[in-house]
Order: sequence, then structure tokens, then C-alpha cells
Amino acid sequence: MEDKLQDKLIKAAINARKNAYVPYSEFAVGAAVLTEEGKIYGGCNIENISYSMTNCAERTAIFKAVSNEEDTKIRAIAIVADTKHPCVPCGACRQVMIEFGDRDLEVIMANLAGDTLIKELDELFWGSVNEEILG
Ligand SMILES: O=c1ccn([C@H]2C[C@H](O)[C@@H](CO)O2)c(=O)[nH]1
Ligand SMILES: [Zn+2]
Repeated sequence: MEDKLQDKLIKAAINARKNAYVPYSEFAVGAAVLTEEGKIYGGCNIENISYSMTNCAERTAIFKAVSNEEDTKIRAIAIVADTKHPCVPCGACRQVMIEFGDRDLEVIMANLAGDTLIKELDELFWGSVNEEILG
């Protein structure tokens, strides 16, 4: 993906992060997805006193996209938090990503300091296991 679009996605994630509802963890996360149709949807994490009901920023953004468009397919997702290293998605979010994206979904992990780590979803799922098994 071109740098300009990547920056746009990261900015949308930073913007969505402002709406994070995080009274329990105080850890705000923002995400933004780019759909097949070229639209961008932002999302933030939304917590609950019953903590397991918390929705991560990534899933909020994906669900917004899916609930707004017919035939939604996601092409890329940016994730931003105020962390030392770029923020990586949890297993539940990876599972939802593969439901609505392909294995080459571009996952742009970032922090507020401007560090980025970009991987295809496939790498996040399988990583070195894939390398060991498939060579
Ligand atoms: O990639 C991540 C990691 C964590 N969180 C949220 C879940 C919870 O609200 C808080 C602490 O884990 O951050 C996300 O939204 N995305
Ligand atoms: Zn998650």
C-alpha cells in the first residue's frame, strides 16, 4: 500500500482512539480499517464492568465497516496505542480479521511515537510455524 494511504489509516486510528471507553484499564486503543470499496472506518476499545465483554478497537472498526456496507471485505487495518512498541492485535481480533479479510490483509501496527510494524495477517497467524512447516 502507498505510504500516503498508510498515513491516512494511522491518522484515522489515532482519531478514533480519542473515543476509547477505558475506565477499567485506562489503556486507549484506536483502529481504522480500509475496505475493498476504499472506505475507512475508525474504532476504539469499549470496556465493560464485566471485563470479558470488552470490545477491542480492531473489532469495533471491523464491525462498523461490516454493519455499514454490503459485501464488505477489509483490505488493511491500522492499530495505534501509546506503547513502547507498536500495538499488536489479540487472538480474538485476528480471528475476526480472517473472517472479513484475506490472508494478505495488511496489518499496520503503530504507536503514538510514530513507530510502525507492518505484517500480513497470515504472518501474525502462523509466523515461524509456517516457515518451519512450509519452508
Ligand atoms: O490490540 C489491542 C490490545 C488491547 N486492546 C484493549 C482491550 C482492553 O480494553 C485494553 C487492555 O487490554 O486494551 C485493544 O483494543 N486492542
Ligand atoms: Zn483484540
